[in-house]
Amino acid sequence: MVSVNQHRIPRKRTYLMCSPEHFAVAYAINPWMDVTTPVDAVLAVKQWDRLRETLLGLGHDVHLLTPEAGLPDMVFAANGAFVVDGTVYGARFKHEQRAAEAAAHRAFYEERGWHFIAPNETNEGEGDFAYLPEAHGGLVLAGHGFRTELPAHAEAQEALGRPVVSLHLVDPRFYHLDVALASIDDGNIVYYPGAFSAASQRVLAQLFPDAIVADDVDALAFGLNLVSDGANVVLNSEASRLAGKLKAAGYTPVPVELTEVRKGGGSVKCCIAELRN
Ligand SMILES: CN(C)C(=N)NCCC[C@H](N)C(=O)O
Repeated sequence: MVSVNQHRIPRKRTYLMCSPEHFAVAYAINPWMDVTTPVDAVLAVKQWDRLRETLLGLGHDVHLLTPEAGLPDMVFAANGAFVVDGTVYGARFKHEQRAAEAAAHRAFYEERGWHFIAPNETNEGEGDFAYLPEAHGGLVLAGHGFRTELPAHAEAQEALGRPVVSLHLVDPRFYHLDVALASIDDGNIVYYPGAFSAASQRVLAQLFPDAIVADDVDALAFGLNLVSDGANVVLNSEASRLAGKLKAAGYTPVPVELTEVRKGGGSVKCCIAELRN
């Protein structure tokens, strides 16, 4: 049980983001996307800027990936790779519309001398992988069911040298792991059980007995698509009940508005990749 007055300690992070300069809902590859819904392009950039400033204000470093015309989902920088302790496991997107984003991410890492491992298997980076350095000696949680394919979990384990726990996503609204589960510090998570198969729910309950459990309302408001530095939790402002639960557990919720990129089926976490050196 988490004590109410627990003092949480933030750890400085390095993030990667990509401006929504070319963001649009130009196709529909997840249940949240509707090409007839208008997007306010100016507001999208303003909200994304505020998110970037929020991270900087919390003392983190933010690197920028150059957005490319014709790749409207590039703002979802979390999907381009998965980085653990200096090794980058590259993405291979499921949908043709996003396939070219992988090369932009690869170039970013290779130009800066990161150890980049090209994937053979379909996987969408941090969209379906989460890393908890202090859980069970360093654990990767990995989703499959909609985007990342199961063989990618074994490939990631070989690439990164960390045990990978496969979790089966069963609800198409939670098509990536990072809409259903997030690390809130180096050893604990918050998640929405209903997004997972019954067996995966049991696995999560066994591995994380102190996890914070979110309800369907907060999960559907993209509340779990959050970024935490171990103390400050940046999350979608619509997930107010989850914010209350996090506060009660000693974290500081930092709500942000991301109404425009949400129309593409993503929120805070999708816009932010963590560069773990
Ligand atoms: C929170 N999620 C699911 C993400 N990690 N990424 C958002 C990707 C959105 C994009 N339109 C797509 O459908 O791929």
